[in-house]
Amino acid sequence: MSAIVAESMPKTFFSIDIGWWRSNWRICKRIISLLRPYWLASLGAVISMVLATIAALVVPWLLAWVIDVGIRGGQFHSLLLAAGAILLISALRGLFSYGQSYLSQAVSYHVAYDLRNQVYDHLQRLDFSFHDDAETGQLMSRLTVDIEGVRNFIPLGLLRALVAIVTFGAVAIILLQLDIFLALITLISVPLLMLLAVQVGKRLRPLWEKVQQENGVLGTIMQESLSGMRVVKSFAREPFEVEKYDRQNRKLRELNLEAMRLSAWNQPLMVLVLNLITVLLVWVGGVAVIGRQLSLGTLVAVTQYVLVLGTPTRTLGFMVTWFMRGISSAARIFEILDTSPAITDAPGARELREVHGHVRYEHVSFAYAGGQEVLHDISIEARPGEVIAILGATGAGKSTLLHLLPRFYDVSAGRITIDGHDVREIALASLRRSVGLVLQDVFLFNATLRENIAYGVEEVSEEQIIAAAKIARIHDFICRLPNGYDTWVGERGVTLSGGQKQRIAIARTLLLNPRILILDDSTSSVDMETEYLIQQALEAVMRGRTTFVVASRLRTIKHAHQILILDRGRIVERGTHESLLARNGLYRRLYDLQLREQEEFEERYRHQRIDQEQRANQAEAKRDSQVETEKEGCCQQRGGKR
Ligand SMILES: Nc1ncnc2c1ncn2[C@@H]1O[C@H](COP(=O)(O)OP(=O)(O)OP(=O)(O)O)[C@@H](O)[C@H]1O
Repeated sequence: MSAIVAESMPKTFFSIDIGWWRSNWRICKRIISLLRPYWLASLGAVISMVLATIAALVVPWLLAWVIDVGIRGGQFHSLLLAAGAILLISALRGLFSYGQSYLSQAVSYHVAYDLRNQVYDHLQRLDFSFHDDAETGQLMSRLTVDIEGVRNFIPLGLLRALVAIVTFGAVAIILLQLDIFLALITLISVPLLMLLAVQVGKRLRPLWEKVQQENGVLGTIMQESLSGMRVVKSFAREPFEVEKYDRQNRKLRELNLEAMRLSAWNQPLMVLVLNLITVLLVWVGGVAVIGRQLSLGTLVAVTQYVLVLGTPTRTLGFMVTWFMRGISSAARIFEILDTSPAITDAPGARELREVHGHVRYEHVSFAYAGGQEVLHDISIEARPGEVIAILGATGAGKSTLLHLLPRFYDVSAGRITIDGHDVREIALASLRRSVGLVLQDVFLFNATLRENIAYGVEEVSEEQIIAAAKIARIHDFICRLPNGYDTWVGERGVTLSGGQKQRIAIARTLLLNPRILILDDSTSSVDMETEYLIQQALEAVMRGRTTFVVASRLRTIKHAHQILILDRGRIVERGTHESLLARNGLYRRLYDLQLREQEEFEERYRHQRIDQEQRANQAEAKRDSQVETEKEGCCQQRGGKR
């Protein structure tokens, strides 16, 4: 006997854990409710299963009849009749078994399809705080392995449990009709089998939950090392990653083996119980037949019925495994579905139609879930079309401040308004359509450049895409590519440089045409030519829009209507470039440290460019005058000839 089963039995064999039953029953009911749209097919599967069971039960009855009436009575035609009936019933049984198997599998695939869509849809609606904590590998494992667990639960867990219940119920009724004493002996097996199933089930559920959890961890390790392959390779950490993966893989293998050992013992134990009952029956029944208290036909029928119980008993072991696996998978899936997004549309939320772009932060404070306050009493007023530049040390709260405007998170205190409406009273979709974002860490999808630029808008013409790309100064680059706008950018845009990705993101935002813009233009070390193009693109995108920009480019800062200096979550200085320089405070220090050099460098680059342009112009003028002289000479020669 398995060490695990043996150890557990004396302690918990007879314990009744109401909570465990309740929790399983609740999840089971919820999985069954997923069958509602497919009730007809589900009913078909159950009816087929009942008919297949009835067909299986008729055969022993026919055998008893043919022995007692046909063979003992010497009626040859009864033998033929019984043989024909057994053949017909076997064929029907095959047909019903096919129906049961096909319909239950079909329903399970429909349920898995629905569940996958439901979970994916829900994940899209869950807010940033959920995704901050969630691990991608775990989510992927719930969307794949766990959904497969629930799918298998239907034909292999639920239906098999029904087969077992129906078969045992029907056999019990028939046996009670045939012989009460033998029936009671047979039915001793029921509580024994149930106890075995419950005990193994109790140990299997937490084990499967652990398997699923560790599967998610394995997924996370894989996803992290594959998406961070550049970091892995640049630090030559391949052996470390291989070892980390192998360790987790081994842990998962051990857990799977433990679950399998437990399941594998379950089936032979159950069959053993049934075999012991059969031996007891043959012995007690045999004595009764010899003593002429029982007909031989009845004894054969009873033993045949016990054999009929063999199939559901054998599958009962696997059924418990699939049942518990399905329950633990469903628990993990329902956990996601039961997480309600904290940021949703308020009842009667308004649509933003004509947006002017007047944004106000009124005494805003904010703390991440369970964390300390990272923004304290922030007040900002941005009139339509103004540019607000935000500067501050790393970790000062610049990005957090900007993420509150499109409601990635809700403020802890105070409020943010757009044209006088609290952002919490605006319909989320319309709010996010009005606030465009260009982040420094640009995310591009594994699609063509055209699809990436048009990502935010539903119907857009080729001309509009090209116009946006031209303003974002990326059109010429795209035209030089062999496949132009049809170029595939690869996962997360790996085929493009940082500057190119940023300009694609600017084109994408331009196409969305939001009245309010958030730019995270923090640091991007690009060559001066790209810098020049990005600067032009940024100026184009900011024109006429209320813009909040985390800036590190002096030109952007100089042109801002207001500059806010953020220090540890507080605005410590505000004003224009000149007024802040004159104040000789934190801005002055930041300027001296980071921006002055940039200004001098830009100045040198500007002079260089002017020199280059002048030289190019002079060369062109010289070329033009030479051409003119040659033309004149040519004309004079022709005139002379004439
Ligand atoms: N999702 C999050 N959950 C919890 N804390 C966070 C989260 N994001 C940021 N923080 C914390 O909030 C504070 C402000 O972070 P934020 O990213 O806004 O700073 P920042 O000024 O934009 O920095 P940087 O210039 O480096 O991007 C930091 O202390 C940071 O650790």
